[in-house]
Amino acid sequence: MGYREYIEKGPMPTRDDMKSFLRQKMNFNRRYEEVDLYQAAERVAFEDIKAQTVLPKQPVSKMDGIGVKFADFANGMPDTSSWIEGKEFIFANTGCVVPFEYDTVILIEDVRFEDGKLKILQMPAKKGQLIDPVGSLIGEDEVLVYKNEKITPPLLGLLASGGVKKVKVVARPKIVFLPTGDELVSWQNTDYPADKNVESNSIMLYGFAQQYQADLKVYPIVPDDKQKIKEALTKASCEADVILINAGSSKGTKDFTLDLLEVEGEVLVYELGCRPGKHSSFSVFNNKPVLGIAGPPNGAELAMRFYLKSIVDEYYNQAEDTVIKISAIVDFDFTAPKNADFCLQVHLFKQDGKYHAQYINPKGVTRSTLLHKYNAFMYVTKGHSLIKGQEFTAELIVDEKEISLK
Ligand SMILES: Nc1nc2c(c(=O)[nH]1)N[C@H]1C(S)=C(S)[C@@H](COP(=O)(O)OP(=O)(O)OC[C@H]3O[C@@H](n4cnc5c(N)ncnc54)[C@H](O)[C@@H]3O)O[C@H]1N2
Ligand code: MOO
Repeated sequence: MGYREYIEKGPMPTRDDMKSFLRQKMNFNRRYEEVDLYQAAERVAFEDIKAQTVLPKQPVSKMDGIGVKFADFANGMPDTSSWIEGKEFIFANTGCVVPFEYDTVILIEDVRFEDGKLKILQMPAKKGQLIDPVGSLIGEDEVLVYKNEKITPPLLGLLASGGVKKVKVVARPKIVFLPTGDELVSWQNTDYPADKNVESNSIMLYGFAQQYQADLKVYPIVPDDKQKIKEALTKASCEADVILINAGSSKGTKDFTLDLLEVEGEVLVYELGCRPGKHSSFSVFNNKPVLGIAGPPNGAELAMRFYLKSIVDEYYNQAEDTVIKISAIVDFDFTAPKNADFCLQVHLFKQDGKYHAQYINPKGVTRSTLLHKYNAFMYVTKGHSLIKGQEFTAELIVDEKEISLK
């Protein structure tokens, strides 16, 4: 008989508690790779990156004008009618070198040439005016990008100016995904029996891994067999920074994942106190973090959005992304269960200048309807009720500009 008595075990963290718990438990051995600047955009610096040169190497002009010698103005405005270009003055252009003997620049707007003779309208206020001295734009050994900083497009330009050609960036984390379940067939199969289910979470994960800058390896579907699951986990633990094990996490007759991890590793979180995605777990196997995610695609999606994202953010030493929160009028009644928070998937729309939210029950609509409708979450703590007409905070998963009229 496949009956398994359900026993509640361990802490059942809320969504935020799970996110911070995961961050605390990560102990990554981060690698680096050396890439050229074309490959460095949006990567995270592995170490401080210092300038290879000072800038400017010679003084340059801040503006278009003429370069002069400040000493010539010691007794007030000199008679410049006989001044010759290349002797008493030169033309200076923005960002271009001003030879050392010309120590000051006067704006071209403050200069006239009358019958070919130079006339200066405005005395230079001080020596060195409008000149960027040596090393004033990039100092000697100046840090251009700090360790753990994301390399943005402007920083790429700065690195190039500073003579940096290659940079050490944090190597992408390696995620190994273990789909489990006798009933599954790969989504790449074209012909399969009607009693099989399509393994689709791996390709969803592939999309998230791309967004999160992680490398993904998908293992062949593992049958519901403890020995086979153990073998797959052992192999994964040799090559992955993070292992994701999918399904087999609930109370079904073939849900072996946690039983096995309990014996062969250590299960720190068996399930969450938050739905959907309640059947997310966290274990350690051969010193590697194992995030267990629910089989049904909606629970799997939420686990990838929240918990995998936290793990990868921790790997890259990055803070959590800012979530845009807006207040919306709820157009439904809802009470969260007593034993778990509920992360409602809602459809936000605008009406009469206000935001409204409709609840989309993931178990009551097709997945396509859910994915095309839901554009925000409303996180309702256990036992808490939302009453139609009240305002409540929504966390957007799209740009605010994408929220349309009903
Ligand atoms: N008696 C109870 N039953 C269930 C509970 C519960 O609390 N009591 N929780 C439900 C919830 S919520 C979830 S979520 C699921 C968790 O299920 P598992 O993670 O154990 O997943 P399986 O039972 O193995 O499979 C469920 C479903 O998902 C499909 N699946 C699995 N892997 C994939 C994949 N890689 N790609 C696409 N689809 C996948 C699988 O074929 C099944 O259809 O338990 C509920 N039940
Ligand atoms: O864990 Mo299930 O994902 O609550 O839907």
